[in-house]
Amino acid sequence: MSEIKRIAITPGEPAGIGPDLVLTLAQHKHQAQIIALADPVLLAERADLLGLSIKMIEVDLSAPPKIAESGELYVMPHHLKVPVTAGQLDKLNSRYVLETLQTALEGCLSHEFDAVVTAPVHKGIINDAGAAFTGHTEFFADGAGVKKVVMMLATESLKVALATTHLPLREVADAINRDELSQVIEIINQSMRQHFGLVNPRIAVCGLNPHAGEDGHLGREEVDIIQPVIDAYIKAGYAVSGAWPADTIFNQDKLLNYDVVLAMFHDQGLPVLKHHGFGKAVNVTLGLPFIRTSVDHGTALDLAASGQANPSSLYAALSMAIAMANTH
Ligand SMILES: NC(=O)c1ccc[n+]([C@@H]2O[C@H](COP(=O)([O-])OP(=O)(O)OC[C@H]3O[C@@H](n4cnc5c(N)ncnc54)[C@H](O)[C@@H]3O)[C@@H](O)[C@H]2O)c1
Ligand SMILES: N[C@H](C(=O)O)[C@H](O)COP(=O)(O)O
Repeated sequence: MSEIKRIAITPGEPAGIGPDLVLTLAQHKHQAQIIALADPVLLAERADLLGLSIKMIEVDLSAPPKIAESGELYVMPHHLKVPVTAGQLDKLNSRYVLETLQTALEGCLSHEFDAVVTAPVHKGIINDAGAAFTGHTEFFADGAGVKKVVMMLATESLKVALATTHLPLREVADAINRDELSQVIEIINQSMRQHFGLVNPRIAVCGLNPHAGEDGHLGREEVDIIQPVIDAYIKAGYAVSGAWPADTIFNQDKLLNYDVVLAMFHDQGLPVLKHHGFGKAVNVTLGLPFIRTSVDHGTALDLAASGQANPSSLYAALSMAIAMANTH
């Protein structure tokens, strides 16, 4: 494989800050060929609004990968269905968003791309357009034919993985069973070894219920499901521990003992992670047959075309994708 990696980047919701962030990223040179899967007209219009200068180059995937200079951006054109006003969602463009994700998926599966980095999409408007869509994580897992993947958000000092992803809270407890939880622990363990240089990652597993179920008096998921899985992995030599009460496992002194905290559901783990490092965290999907990283924030419609969007998380997501691609 070529020394210069090819990284696809999807700007996501066209009315949000994704296009702004991709244009900001392109003001600098990166150690890979970055290819935006986007409408060049949208990018040119947004660059004008932001006062950024950009030279777009239509990518030729049959040519060897080349690193763009500062102010240049390789683009694989996709076309908006209707013109975009920054900050205003239009469900007619949801198909465009999904087309960019589909190209990224296919390009990663065929190894044309070494990784994909995604900027935020708006899940609601895609559903309003009639497509069942809960997130990139599930979209890429389904598209790759993978039954189980793990969403993990990471900063330099904290990694939080989720046992369940975008599920209504009412469905969370039913989604946690021994088989699923075992798969999650296997994926985290394997990914930490392969991509993060951790030989036997220390995984702190949260309980589901308050105080990890208080010995079965506040819910039985810990006793019946979570603890038996943890015990089996401890017996097998994994550095897994728990079930820890989620309200205390995130205390700073406790976190020193672990590499990854495994939360049982989205809003058990992510508020802590985002409080700790919003704007500099990376969302990485573990267990896919390709590398996918993303930002830690949403579409921020209020900031589109304002020049106020912080690009740090996209930079961090790109850096992680390049590092993972180079060690793959
Ligand atoms: N990776 C993704 O695709 C992703 C991630 C999270 C949320 N979302 C989606 O985004 C949409 C909006 O979600 P939300 O409003 O809950 O969260 P949001 O992250 O878009 O916004 C929350 C707050 O953070 C601010 N903010 C977000 N990103 C910022 C940045 N880069 N710089 C400065 N400020 C920033 C926003 O202005 C807002 O005040 C939803 O549809 C959600 O599903 C997508
Ligand atoms: N759960 C993510 C977050 O809160 O940051 C976000 O919704 C993105 O999920 P996908 O990467 O699956 O789109």
